[in-house]
Amino acid sequence: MDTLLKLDKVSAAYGQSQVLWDIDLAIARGGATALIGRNGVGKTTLLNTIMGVHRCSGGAITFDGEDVTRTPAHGRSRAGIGFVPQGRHIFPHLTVEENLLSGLSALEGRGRGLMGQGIPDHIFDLFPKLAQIRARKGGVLSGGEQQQLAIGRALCGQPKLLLLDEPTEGIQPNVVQQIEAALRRVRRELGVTIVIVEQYLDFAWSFADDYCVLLNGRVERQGSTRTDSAADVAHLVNV
Ligand SMILES: Nc1ncnc2c1ncn2[C@@H]1O[C@H](COP(=O)(O)OP(=O)(O)OP(=O)(O)O)[C@@H](O)[C@H]1O
Repeated sequence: MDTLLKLDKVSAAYGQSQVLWDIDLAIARGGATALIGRNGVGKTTLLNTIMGVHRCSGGAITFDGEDVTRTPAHGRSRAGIGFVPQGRHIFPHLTVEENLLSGLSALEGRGRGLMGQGIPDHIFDLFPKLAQIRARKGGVLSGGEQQQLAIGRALCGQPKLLLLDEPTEGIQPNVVQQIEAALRRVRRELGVTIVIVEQYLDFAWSFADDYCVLLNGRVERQGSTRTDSAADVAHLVNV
């Protein structure tokens, strides 16, 4: 397997309270992996730890052949990890276009002139709505529009790996379908590897190749969605 991201015995804590134990995970280049599990099992903490916004208290993280365990978040972003955090973290007072431009900062130091090229055309091709509302302030957008903007902003940094924390949360079903279709294109056309925290098992199973179930801060089960049945893990997620 051509491994893009590897976690070896990663642990994480909030102060004295440990929430992740010995997480081993290998993500194949070009693949899509769903992180699933009930509320509070550590999914968001794991994504934050991979991104470097939360420091791991033990273990090692290797990305694209480099040890990034001690690399701060902005360094990981420049190395090619894109992040769509829970709650989206859109800049409310900046326009859609300015929010997208802020995503170009991940390109700093990654090749002359990359940042100067502005917002890549494929962002508006993937999310045509963003082109229509490009002058609107981030704070007045609907949840679905904000989610598309957060994904578009992360893609402006031309990531090799995209981390998405519950992109379907609180979004109406027709917009969920649009986001799912766009993410399929991101994989197929841009070759971006995806790790997605997803509460809907159906979505996780139809979208991802692999799954990893967390339970109480540990990997309870992992495997392929192509060979294992969603019914076998349903008791480990919220119903
Ligand atoms: N900033 C924090 N300080 C202290 N404890 C925290 C903090 N953030 C999360 N926790 C705790 O860490 C554990 C894991 O939380 P986390 O948000 O990673 O889980 P999750 O699986 O993403 O949950 P959800 O599905 O509800 O988002 C929980 O017990 C939570 O209460």
